[in-house]
Amino acid sequence: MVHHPGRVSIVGAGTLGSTIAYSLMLTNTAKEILLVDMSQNIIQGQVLDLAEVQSTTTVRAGTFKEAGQSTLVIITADTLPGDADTDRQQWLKRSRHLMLSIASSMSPVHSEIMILVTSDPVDLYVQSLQLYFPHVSPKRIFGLGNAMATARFTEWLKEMMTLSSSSSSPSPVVNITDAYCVGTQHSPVIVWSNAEVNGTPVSALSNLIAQRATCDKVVSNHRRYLICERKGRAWFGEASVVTRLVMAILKQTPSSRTADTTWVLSVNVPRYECCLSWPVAICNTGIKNLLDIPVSEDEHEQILQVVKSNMADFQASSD
Ligand SMILES: NC(=O)c1ccc[n+]([C@@H]2O[C@H](COP(=O)([O-])OP(=O)(O)OC[C@H]3O[C@@H](n4cnc5c(N)ncnc54)[C@H](O)[C@@H]3O)[C@@H](O)[C@H]2O)c1
Repeated sequence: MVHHPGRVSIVGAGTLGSTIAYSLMLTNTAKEILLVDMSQNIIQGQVLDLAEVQSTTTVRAGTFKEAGQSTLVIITADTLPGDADTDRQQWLKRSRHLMLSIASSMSPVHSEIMILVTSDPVDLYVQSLQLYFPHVSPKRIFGLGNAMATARFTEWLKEMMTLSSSSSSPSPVVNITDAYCVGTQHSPVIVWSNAEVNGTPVSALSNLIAQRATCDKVVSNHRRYLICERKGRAWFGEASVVTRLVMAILKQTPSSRTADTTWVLSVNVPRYECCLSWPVAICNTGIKNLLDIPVSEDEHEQILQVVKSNMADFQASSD
């Protein structure tokens, strides 16, 4: 089967998809970018616009079949705006149907493809695609998940530690390790028990623990709601995280080891037999391995709630 190294296809050339394409072009990350969408008008407009970006990456309209022969497919397709369902089950069914129709249109895909999903409901999409393509390793099919929530958690810890240091001292060095936000975007579970600041467990820093409620708000989708209230959708933050992730995956050699190898992505977590956001090490073939992080009893209970809800969503989408 034909396979095109260096080709990144973006299925869904709307706001998020085109912003990712723009950002990938500025960083010359891919050899070629194919835009695939149901709307020919959108594709043609986006291709004409993006072709003006100075980059070594070429951009053109592509077909679903061509996408199936890429190194990496990024799925940002969504149902049309304004087509909101009042019933959640109806929305889940419609979403699963959308993903399976995209999978079927791309088929046959080669076994070394990587698929990154950014559309919601991300865990349901990842699980559906993994089942649809049994010949592709589940380590090659993953979703953006809580990468942004984790970045917000880390930034918040840094900010809090900087604020609590003496104002007369120069900016202190704050080294955050193992700070993760697992679960789902809508129900993030902050793993406090694992995080460390300059080698000290966060759970031992009372000034941080006292601010947990504030942290929950910062990490949650609160900011996205604020943006959406004002301009409909949020895309710059997500597009920049996707670009960083794609750069980290495509530019890695088997032996390279950078600080950007650990991500919190939507993956199948065997421990919970379910897809959810979990810390993983990435490599140039997708997920290298899942991190075996310890969680407290309370965090475990919260994760079980997420698992229960994700399993119910999966069931409801196929009923
Ligand atoms: N993971 C995140 O953090 C994050 C952030 C922002 C947006 N999103 C999600 O990304 C998705 C896209 O957001 P957007 O703002 O770009 O939406 P958008 O409406 O601007 O774009 C969606 C595009 O998908 C296309 N599309 C619909 N069905 C298709 C199909 N079957 N095949 C190919 N293309 C199809 C539409 O024509 C449209 O161009 C949404 O689900 C949104 O919730 C996720």
